[in-house]
Formats: sequence, C-alpha cells, structure tokens
Amino acid sequence: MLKISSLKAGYDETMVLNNVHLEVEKGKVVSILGRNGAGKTTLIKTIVGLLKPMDGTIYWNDQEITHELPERRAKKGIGYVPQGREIFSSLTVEENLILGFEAVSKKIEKTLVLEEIFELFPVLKEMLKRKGGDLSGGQQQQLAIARALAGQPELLLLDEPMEGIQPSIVEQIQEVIVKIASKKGIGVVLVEHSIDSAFACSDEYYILDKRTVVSKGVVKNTNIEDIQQYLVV
Ligand SMILES: Nc1ncnc2c1ncn2[C@@H]1O[C@H](COP(=O)(O)OP(=O)(O)OP(=O)(O)O)[C@@H](O)[C@H]1O
Repeated sequence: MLKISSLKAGYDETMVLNNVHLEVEKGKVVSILGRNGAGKTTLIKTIVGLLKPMDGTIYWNDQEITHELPERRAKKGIGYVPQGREIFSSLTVEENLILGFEAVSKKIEKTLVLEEIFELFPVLKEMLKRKGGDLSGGQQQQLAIARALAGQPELLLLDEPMEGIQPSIVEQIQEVIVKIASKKGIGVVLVEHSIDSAFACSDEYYILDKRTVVSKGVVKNTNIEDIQQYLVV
C-alpha cells in the first residue's frame, strides 16, 4: 500500500535522510528504529506530507502522492498520531473523537466505528464526557490513537506512542496495534526507541542510521543482538 523509493529529506540545507526505501503492506506493523536524531520523525512527517521531500517518490496504492498536501493524504487513508499526543485538552473525549471523524470528511458509519473504538479502548467509553486534559498520559495517548482511527485510515503512522507511558498501558497499546493490523487490515508504521517494545508488536523493522536504512527485516526471523549495534549510543 505504501512504497517509498530513493527518498531524500531534511530541513533547508540539512539533509537528514538519503536514499531511503520503505514498503508497508496492508495489515502489517512496521517499526522504524534508530538512535536519537536518526531521522525517524522526519521520515514520518514526509510520509504524512508535512515535510516536502528533496528527492524520491512516495506511492500510495500504486499512485504517486509525493507532492500531495497532507489533507489529501489524510482523506486517502493515511492517519497520523504525532509525537506528544496532540489531543485537544479543553475538549471532552467525545468531542475529540468527533473531530477525528470530521478531519477526513468522508461518509463514516459513526456509531459502528465508535463501537469498534470502545472495544479497543474501553476506558474511553467510561470517560466520554471528561475533558481530554484531565486524562492520564496513557489515556491521552489512547485517545490520540482512537481519534486517528475514527477517520478510518488504511495506514496509521504512530510516532513514539509508548513514550513516557506506564508499562500496563504500553502493553495495552501494543495489543491494540496488533489487533488493528491483524483484524482490521490496517498497515501501521510505528516509530519506537525501544527495540523490545517495537518487536513485541511488529512484523517488520527498519533501522535508520547515517541518513539511511542500515538494516531491515522480518521480526520473527531476527535476533535483537544482531542489530543492537545500530541502536546503542
Ligand atoms: N524543524 C527542523 N529544522 C531543522 N532541523 C531539524 C528539524 N527537525 C528535526 N531536525 C533535525 O533533523 C535530524 C533528525 O531529527 P528527527 O526528529 O527526525 O530524528 P528522530 O530519529 O525522530 O529523533 P528522536 O528519536 O530524538 O525523536 C536531527 O538532527 C534534528 O536536529
């Protein structure tokens, strides 16, 4: 569904990524690993359309989208949860979810989608009328993912969803990631710092280092020790 080839990206004069190739298939979880500053967020922002690539091509379901605006990419089914879970803290959980529907303005069977969301995140159903800002960090992250799912994406990009979250909720988020990929066929791109956490819920991995992909593979065929060299500081 998503295919990136020979991508070059960065900021003004600084090239952060060079010659990056990446593919994500329907129903697969692909994690992007790499040290601080390796370019993981830069890659995600380029896929979402927030950053214009310097070179290379991005294909979505065999159509080139390299120069399309972020809104058009969202409408085509590319959902995004940025780092730091940007929910609207003065709006209720319910209002946040409604914004998720509106963001893509396509015809959505809202009641059905909400039911699916509450099945994945039961805590949100209990807190519908509560302000987003009054939720715990982990609950806010769940809300941010739920809001992206309200737009019925085919691909979901998650930038460090487990960052700073208590272990029990990390496990829940990992379970949700596995479920939305395997049961709903959504492709997931997951940016993670921890290789253990990434491997707990991913099918494939890519490691960024020195501006490019230095290792990639299928998680179940990979020994963590063999690739740790690219991640130790
Ligand atoms: N808006 C920006 N303008 C200029 N340089 C930037 C900008 N955002 C990021 N960078 C630089 O680009 C490089 C890659 O940053 P990026 O955030 O993509 O890395 P990352 O792998 O996501 O890092 P982290 O794991 O710390 O989140 C870094 O050197 C960073 O300083």
